[in-house]
Amino acid sequence: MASVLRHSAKFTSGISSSLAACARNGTACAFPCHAFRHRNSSTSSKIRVDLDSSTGVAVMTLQGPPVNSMCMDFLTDFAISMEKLELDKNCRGLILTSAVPKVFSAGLDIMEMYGKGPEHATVFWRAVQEMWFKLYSSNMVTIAAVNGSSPAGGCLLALSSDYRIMADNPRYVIGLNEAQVGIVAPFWLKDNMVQTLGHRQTEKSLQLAQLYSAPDALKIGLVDKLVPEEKVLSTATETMAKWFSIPDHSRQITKSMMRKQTIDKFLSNRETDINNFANFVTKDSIQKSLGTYLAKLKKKKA
Ligand SMILES: CC/C=C\C/C=C\CCCC/C=C/C(=O)SCCNC(=O)CCNC(=O)[C@H](O)C(C)(C)COP(=O)(O)OP(=O)(O)OC[C@H]1O[C@@H](n2cnc3c(N)ncnc32)[C@H](O)[C@@H]1OP(=O)(O)O
Repeated sequence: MASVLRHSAKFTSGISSSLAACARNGTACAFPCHAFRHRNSSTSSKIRVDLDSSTGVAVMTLQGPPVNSMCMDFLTDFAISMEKLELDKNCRGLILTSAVPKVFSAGLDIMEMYGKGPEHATVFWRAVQEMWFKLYSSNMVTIAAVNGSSPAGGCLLALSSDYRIMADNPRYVIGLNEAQVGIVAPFWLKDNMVQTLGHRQTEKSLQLAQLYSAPDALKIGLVDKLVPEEKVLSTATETMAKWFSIPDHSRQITKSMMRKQTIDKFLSNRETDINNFANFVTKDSIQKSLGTYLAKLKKKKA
């Protein structure tokens, strides 16, 4: 990551220190509290993180135009940012959003899977796993502020968060469309979707590679709330306050209890999953599918 967390706050006041203490202790605090803010910022080429220590909320903004695709740099920045936030006692909650107009994330960078050998596939897949694992198992309250289309890996970010708010725009789509690309969602992502949508809906969604418009995503429960685009981030902040009203320790234990089975299964099968991916994605037939899909994406523009 290009730069490190910078501490920009220069002062401490009675109010701000008690708010920061409030953030650390996990006790409820009324906000928005704009009065005295402690902000830490970190920027890499693909991701910007702004932590407001006075509220305990970090905003991670995906800023990799044109479509926030998840290349190796993106995945590395994401993992480092998550590690830092997880260790920061001032941070209780994370909001994920995008600075790229109309796109939350286009998912995995297909170029990282196309025309590459098994060694690259192994490293890349470990990084993809790590992104999901870090978010899915986070101690923080995680809210996806989905302000644009969010196919495949973009949907992964949303699904592994605790709560999903999406811009109310029928042109924005979200879902796991891997099968359309000629690839297959891994078991841990499938399990994550089953927990959110139930078995039957997941089976239909995955087999049909369905991308849902924002209103349809709300109908099936793939997102929790739709709001006008300009309110996505403010609604995420308001929602965070509600989640912060629960003591951290009991919410965290509850979260880990709910997610334990999926995490344990993932951890026990992690290496096999990496080998499967490397074998699968380097097959000629899969490379052909990826090539055809990429050509279609490019042709769309012409
Ligand atoms: C047993 C198990 C073993 C193996 C499992 C195997 C694989 C598992 C992987 C599962 C997990 C996740 C997978 C993925 O995420 S795959 C990626 C799927 N993503 C998509 O299908 C989205 C494709 N993109 C779009 O639909 C649109 O780009 C989008 C996001 C709606 C935005 O539209 P728009 O604003 O019009 O932008 P453009 O389409 O014009 O795109 C601009 C530019 O970006 C290129 N691009 C788009 N998406 C990707 C991508 N995902 N990777 C790489 N490049 C992408 C696009 O081609 C354009 O490029 P150009 O050069 O023409 O400017």
